[in-house]
Amino acid sequence: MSACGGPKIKSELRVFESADELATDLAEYISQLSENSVKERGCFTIALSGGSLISLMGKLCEAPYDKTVDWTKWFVFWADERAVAKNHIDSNYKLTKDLFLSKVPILNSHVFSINDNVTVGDAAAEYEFAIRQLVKIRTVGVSESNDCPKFDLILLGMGPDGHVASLFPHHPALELKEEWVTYITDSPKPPPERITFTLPVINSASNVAMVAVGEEKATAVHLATAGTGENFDASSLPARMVQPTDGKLVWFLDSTAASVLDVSNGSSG
Ligand SMILES: O=C(O)[C@H](O)[C@@H](O)[C@H](O)[C@H](O)COP(=O)(O)O
Repeated sequence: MSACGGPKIKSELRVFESADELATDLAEYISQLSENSVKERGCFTIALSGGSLISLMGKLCEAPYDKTVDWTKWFVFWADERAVAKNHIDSNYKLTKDLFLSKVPILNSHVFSINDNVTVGDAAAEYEFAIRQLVKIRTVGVSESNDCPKFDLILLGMGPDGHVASLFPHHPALELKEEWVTYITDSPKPPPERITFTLPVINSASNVAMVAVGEEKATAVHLATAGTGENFDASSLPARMVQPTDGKLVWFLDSTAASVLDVSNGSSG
């Protein structure tokens, strides 16, 4: 319990002078997790978000990682995706393909994007079904505590309002307990229609990395990582609800995003 009563979230905070230094460490972090997962399970399952996160992963496409990562063992998913055509400028698939997938030899059959020819509700249902098939054959691990899929790594960005994936403040999607993938049609961040992992899936991951850069994230970072009063309404800040059940949470922050962190917040391992 933190001094002011609210639960203190166990997480590691990594603060970097610049986005470039953050990107260097993020690439090494992902490469290490990939190596460990491939050694232990023969594959590496990673779920991505959208936004600046994808460019911050860019160093993975460069030496030494382009030649040292066992890319054929990677299975790529999206923790959230916009319900637009996959060649649309707003598509997280397009963003990831342009900046990452087109630069590393991940097998197309190992990339699981949404069906962009159906309604957002059907896309969410189909996405969940595809993940269930992969859990059944153990390509995607399963959580011991709640039969949720256990991704090796879920990479999240965070909005200035503390949203993660497409889970926004006070949204009913934050309460879902059974669904693995849901959809929203009222995203405050355009475009309005999106699919998203639910919190049980995010919190079942072996590793979650939250990547936040820029002054506009500083308040949300502080609120998400600090202990707060008993009556703090966590649903006002979804990033605070990311508390892996038995996984590890690591924050990757540049100095501006970390600029209002309490000293006591330091990395708690
Ligand atoms: O599809 C989305 O919009 C994202 O998944 C969203 O959750 C994003 O990660 C945050 O909004 C942070 O975006 P920035 O890092 O670009 O601010």
